[in-house]
Amino acid sequence: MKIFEKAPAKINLSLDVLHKRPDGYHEVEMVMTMVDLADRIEMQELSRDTIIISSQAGYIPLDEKNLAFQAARLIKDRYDVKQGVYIHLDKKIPVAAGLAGGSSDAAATLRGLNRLWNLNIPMEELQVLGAELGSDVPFCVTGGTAVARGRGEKLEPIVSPPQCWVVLAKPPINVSTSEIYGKLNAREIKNHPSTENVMKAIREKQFDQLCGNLGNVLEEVTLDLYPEVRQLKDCMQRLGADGVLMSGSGPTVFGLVSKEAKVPRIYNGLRGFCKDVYAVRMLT
Ligand SMILES: C[C@@](CO)(OP(=O)(O)O)[C@H](O)COP(=O)(O)OP(=O)(O)OC[C@H]1O[C@@H](n2ccc(N)nc2=O)[C@H](O)[C@@H]1O
Ligand SMILES: Nc1ncnc2c1ncn2[C@@H]1O[C@H](COP(=O)(O)OP(=O)(O)O)[C@@H](O)[C@H]1O
Repeated sequence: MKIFEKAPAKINLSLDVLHKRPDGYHEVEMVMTMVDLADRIEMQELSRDTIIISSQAGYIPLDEKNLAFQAARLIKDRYDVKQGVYIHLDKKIPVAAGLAGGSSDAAATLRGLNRLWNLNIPMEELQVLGAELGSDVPFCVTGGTAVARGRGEKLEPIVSPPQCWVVLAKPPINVSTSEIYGKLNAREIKNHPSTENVMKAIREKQFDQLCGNLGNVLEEVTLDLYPEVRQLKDCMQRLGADGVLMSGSGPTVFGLVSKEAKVPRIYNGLRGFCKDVYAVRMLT
């Protein structure tokens, strides 16, 4: 049997860091949602007890370093599954972009193998498993819109943001999440975003309020290290996006746009600046 799962990209509408924890992770408070840019994961049963990964993308690991491989191995070990699986990753989400592409692939693999092997694992249990693979994986298991706390695994689902266009642009640089968190001094953060205001704007479907309250404390680090990310933000603002923010640890910058008529100008303007530009809808 062969099945398919969609693995959408996430954006952080707000990202606050409260403090650094004794285990080395950072205590976060983030409002996260999914956008309509997705990898497509194909999973096919194998009678042989093995996990095989392939992808059209030449720039991701295809061995045990791949997060989909790790998800499959985890589920096989934990539920004592003797069958194997062939997993093909049709990558559309740019890699190491702050869009959780690898995490979403891992989450989609957990959901898919749960179906393929009739394991009937409840979603909450899949989220707990996902947390072993990465901080963003539990959110990606269920998707939607949520406030994530802890190191990202404590989730409070909330209603969807007001519908709008999301223009994403990734400059041609690779950013390491652990390096960015490592360079953040949690005691000296200058501007904490208000998670409460972002939640209120979403609850009341106030698009302008949402745009006015976007905030990400990791920008302080990434924008200093990579001036091209700041230039990209300025460029998106100049082109008329209603709200502009870096997603996660970067380097992708997203712009929220309410009027469809404004999207082509922003998209075309950014294409002059970098190759990886996408105009997508917020997933509701
Ligand atoms: C910044 C965020 C925002 O959504 O996303 P990305 O930019 O990666 O997409 C996440 O917090 C990233 O989540 P994820 O990429 O799953 O992180 P993990 O694999 O768990 O951790 C990678 C490294 O980041 C640091 N880390 C991660 C999460 C956290 N709450 N505190 C941390 O300090 C740790 O140094 C860890 O070794
Ligand atoms: N299935 C996968 N897709 C993308 N990257 C993967 C995957 N599995 C492992 N990786 C590795 O994970 C790292 C982070 O990738 P990704 O999840 O795309 O970024 P981010 O955490 O910034 O959103 C990359 O270094 C990449 O090599």
